[in-house]
Amino acid sequence: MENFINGMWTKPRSEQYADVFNPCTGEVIETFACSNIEDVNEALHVANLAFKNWKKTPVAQRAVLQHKAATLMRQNAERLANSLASELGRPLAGCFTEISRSADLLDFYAEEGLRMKGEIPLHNLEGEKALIVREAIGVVVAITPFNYPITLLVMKLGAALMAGCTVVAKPSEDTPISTLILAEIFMEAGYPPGVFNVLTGWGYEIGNALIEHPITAKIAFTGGTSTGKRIGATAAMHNKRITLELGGQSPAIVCEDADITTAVIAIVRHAFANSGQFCYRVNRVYVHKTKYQAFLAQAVALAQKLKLGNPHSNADMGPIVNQKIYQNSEAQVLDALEKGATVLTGGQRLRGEEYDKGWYFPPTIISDTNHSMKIMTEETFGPVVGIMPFETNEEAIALANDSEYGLAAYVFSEQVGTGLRMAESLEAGSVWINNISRSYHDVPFGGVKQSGIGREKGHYGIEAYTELKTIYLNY
Ligand SMILES: NC(=O)c1ccc[n+]([C@@H]2O[C@H](COP(=O)([O-])OP(=O)(O)OC[C@H]3O[C@@H](n4cnc5c(N)ncnc54)[C@H](O)[C@@H]3O)[C@@H](O)[C@H]2O)c1
Repeated sequence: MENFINGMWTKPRSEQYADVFNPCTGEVIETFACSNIEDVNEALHVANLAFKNWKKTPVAQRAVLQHKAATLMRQNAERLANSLASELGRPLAGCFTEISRSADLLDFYAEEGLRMKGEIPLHNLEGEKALIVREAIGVVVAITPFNYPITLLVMKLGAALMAGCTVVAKPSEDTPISTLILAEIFMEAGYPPGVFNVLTGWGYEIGNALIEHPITAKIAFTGGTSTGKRIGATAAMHNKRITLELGGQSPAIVCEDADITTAVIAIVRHAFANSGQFCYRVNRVYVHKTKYQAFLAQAVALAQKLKLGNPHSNADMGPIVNQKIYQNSEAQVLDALEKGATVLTGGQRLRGEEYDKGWYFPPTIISDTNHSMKIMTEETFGPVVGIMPFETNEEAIALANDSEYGLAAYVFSEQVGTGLRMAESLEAGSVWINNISRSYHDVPFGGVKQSGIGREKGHYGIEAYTELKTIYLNY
């Protein structure tokens, strides 16, 4: 597929394309354009030109277009979900969920954008007022990872467009197809050309050009912490605004008074969703010593019921997207085994006719863990969970916070006060108590420590694409 620039399919200057693979079969299913610096320049100029009018388009008109795009997404759900399933390998039902939730998020931002306000402070000075107005910041570069390509783009796109910004999106090399289809859908919704552009290519080749370009006003990035830190450093050198949604290593604490069944169901479902390729998934679990054995037994039994297979079968989990991501899970299991851990279920790549062509890694639960092991300290991005017992709540908090990451944390306790006190002590952008739901559209999402800078979603998500201006008015 070609780039989508200025409302048109556009050949890359290099005239080079790279393959997109189906992770279940290893087959080439599409190609993406390998853009170069000239393509970056063109896309940013086009977006900048479109910005001049888009920022003046009444916000109500922007909302109408955004609702239309959401409706068209739902109407095209089958096409989008199938393309997601083929490039990502996730079971189809989960792909439909991603599309419908992303459409809902567009609708949410369309409504929330209508409520954005400035301020007029009450100075009570005769003939003088200070007006605090919000202005769109300009052209936004949205760089997204492979694992939820539509949702993670819409988190940026829906907010930026409602704020009056225009967007150049750079999707992952693994899953660019669904993003290109989305651009076509937005065009059909009636967006002016140049408002939403998609440029594909290798991050390391065009990343710096996108970030450093004088036209780029903001970089909204979701991806790995090491990539994000490099982007953050380059952005800082050029004084660009940034939002960074980075890696996670999220802990769950199961207290002495927790309902074990509730905790097991929530944790197992969450830890293995999207084959563990999920930024705020549960990566490690601390269980009170009195509940430890019961928790292990129930968690293993539930994990073993999960079926692996291709997206069109009745599977709960698909393969891991590529060899590099797969190797991380394998290496972390080996590291834990070398340091004395026990694999209770899973732990090895699945083999057999159905599995040989994909990187299928089964749900893996590891006990006898400690913090010398990578599984307890480094992001896995695969279906592997480390579990260890604790004696006091203070110890559990200290273990949970013993991480460079701070994206999410989970607490299970029948005492609301205990759960709340723990939530206040946990170093994380979001804490769930007694359940693990998806993150809601109307509340902020983001990380602390090495998990990121800034917040997406809610009205905070839209404000992040605006700048405040103060106008002193004498009359
Ligand atoms: N915090 C969150 O909300 C969140 C959500 C999903 C995924 N993630 C993180 O994403 C990671 C997995 O995704 P991935 O493997 O696709 O991440 P990645 O960092 O490898 O790639 C993400 C994007 O960055 C681009 N990129 C790579 N090098 C670049 C450079 N030098 N300049 C600019 N762009 C560059 C890639 O092409 C891709 O589009 C995990 O670490 C996960 O935790 C975070």
